[in-house]
Amino acid sequence: MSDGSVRDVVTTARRIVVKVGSSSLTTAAGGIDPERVSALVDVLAGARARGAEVVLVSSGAIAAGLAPLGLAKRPRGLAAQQAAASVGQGLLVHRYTEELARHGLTAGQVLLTLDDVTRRAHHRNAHQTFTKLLELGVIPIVNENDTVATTEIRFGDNDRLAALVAHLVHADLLLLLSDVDGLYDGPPSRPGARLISEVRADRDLADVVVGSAGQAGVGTGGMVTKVDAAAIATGSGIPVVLTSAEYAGDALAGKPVGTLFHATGKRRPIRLLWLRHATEPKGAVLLDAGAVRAVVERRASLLAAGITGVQGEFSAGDPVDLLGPEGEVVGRGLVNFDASELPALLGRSSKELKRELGAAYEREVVHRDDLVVL
Ligand SMILES: Nc1ncnc2c1ncn2[C@@H]1O[C@H](COP(=O)(O)OP(=O)(O)O)[C@@H](O)[C@H]1O
Ligand SMILES: N[C@@H](CCC(=O)OP(=O)(O)O)C(=O)O
Repeated sequence: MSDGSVRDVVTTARRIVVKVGSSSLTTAAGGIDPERVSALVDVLAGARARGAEVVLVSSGAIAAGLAPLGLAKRPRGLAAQQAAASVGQGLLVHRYTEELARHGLTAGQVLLTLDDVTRRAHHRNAHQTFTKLLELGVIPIVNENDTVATTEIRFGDNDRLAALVAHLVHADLLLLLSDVDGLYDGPPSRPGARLISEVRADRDLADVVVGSAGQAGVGTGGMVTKVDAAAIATGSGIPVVLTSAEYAGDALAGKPVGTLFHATGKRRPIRLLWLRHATEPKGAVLLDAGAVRAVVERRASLLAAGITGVQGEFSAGDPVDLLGPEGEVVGRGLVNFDASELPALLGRSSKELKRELGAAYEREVVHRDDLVVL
C-alpha cells in the first residue's frame, strides 16, 4: 500500500457486486480449489457483517466440470463447454453453499442469459428476483447460464455480465477479482510493467496495452473484458476496483490496492450500455451529412431519407454501425429493417414510403431510443 488513505467510495458502498474469475478459484492441477473458495467467502461474510449487501458473480463452472469428465483442459467446442458447465455449476454452488453456511449465510443460485439483462421485460423480472433475494438476506451467486447459451446469445465472459448485474441491482461498487493484482500499463509478464492505481477517464488508458487471458488457461476474456466491464459500470455511475482475489479483503476495507476506476457518468438504460460496449455490429448504414447532424446533434431517429448506402447482411433487430460521409463511425443502433429491404427505401421520405408501401414502412430505420452516439 502506497499510503494510509482509505477509499470512501468503497467503505460507504451499501450494495456491492463482486466478480471472481476462474483463474482465482482453480488449483494449478485444475478443478475448484476449496481453500480459495473458503477464503473468498470469509471476505464476503466480513462485508455482510459490516452491513453491506453482496452479490457474487462467480466463474468457474467449466473449470469445475473438467475433472469429473476426465478432461485435462478447457474444451474448445461449445457443446463440450456446456456439458462441463452443467457438471461444474452444481459443484461450484455446492461449495459456496457449504462455505456460506459456516457463517450462517444462505446462497441462492442465479443463472442469467443475455436477454435476462438486456430485454426490458426480462430485466424487470431479474431485478425483482435480486431485490427479493437481498431482502431475504441471501447472497446471490450469479453465473451465465452456460448450458443453454449459444454463441449468438452468449456474453462469453463474466466481467461484462458482472457490470450489467451491478447496473441491474443498482450497486454502489463493483469489485473485479482476478489472478493479477490490478491493471498494469502492459501485460504483467512484461519486465517493468507498472501498476495503474487509479483510472479517472479514458485518457488514462490511452497508453495501456491491454492483453488477453493469462497463463492459467482457464480464464476467458483477459484484461480486455475487465476494462470493458469497468467502462460499462463507471459510465453508469458505479466505481470499480480491480485486484486479485488475494487482496479482496483489503480492497473491501477501502485500502488502496489494485486499480480504482472512478465513476464517470450517470445511470443509463442497460440496453444502451450493452449496445455501446458489448455488441458486434452486423453491418453498417451510410449517412449523409444532414442525417449525421440529426442523429448526433439533435439526437433524432435515423430515417431512410438520410441513408445513402448499406453494408453487410443484417436482419431487423441487429446492431449496426452508423457511418458518416467519410466512413467514420458516428453511432451504433438496433436497425428496424433487414439489409435486403433497405436499398429500395433509401433517400425517400417516410410519407412517400407510407403512401407507396404501407404504414409498416413509415418506421424509423433506427429509433432514437435504440441508438448510441459514439
Ligand atoms: N495490462 C494488463 N494488466 C493486467 N493484466 C493483464 C494485462 N494484459 C493482459 N493481462 C492478463 O489478463 C489476465 C487476467 O485475465 P483472465 O485470465 O481472463 O482472468 P479471470 O479468470 O480472472 O477472468 C492476467 O493474468 C494477465 O496475464
Ligand atoms: N461462465 C463461465 C466463465 C466465463 C468467464 O468469464 O470466465 P473468467 O474469465 O474466468 O471470468 C464458467 O463459469 O465457466
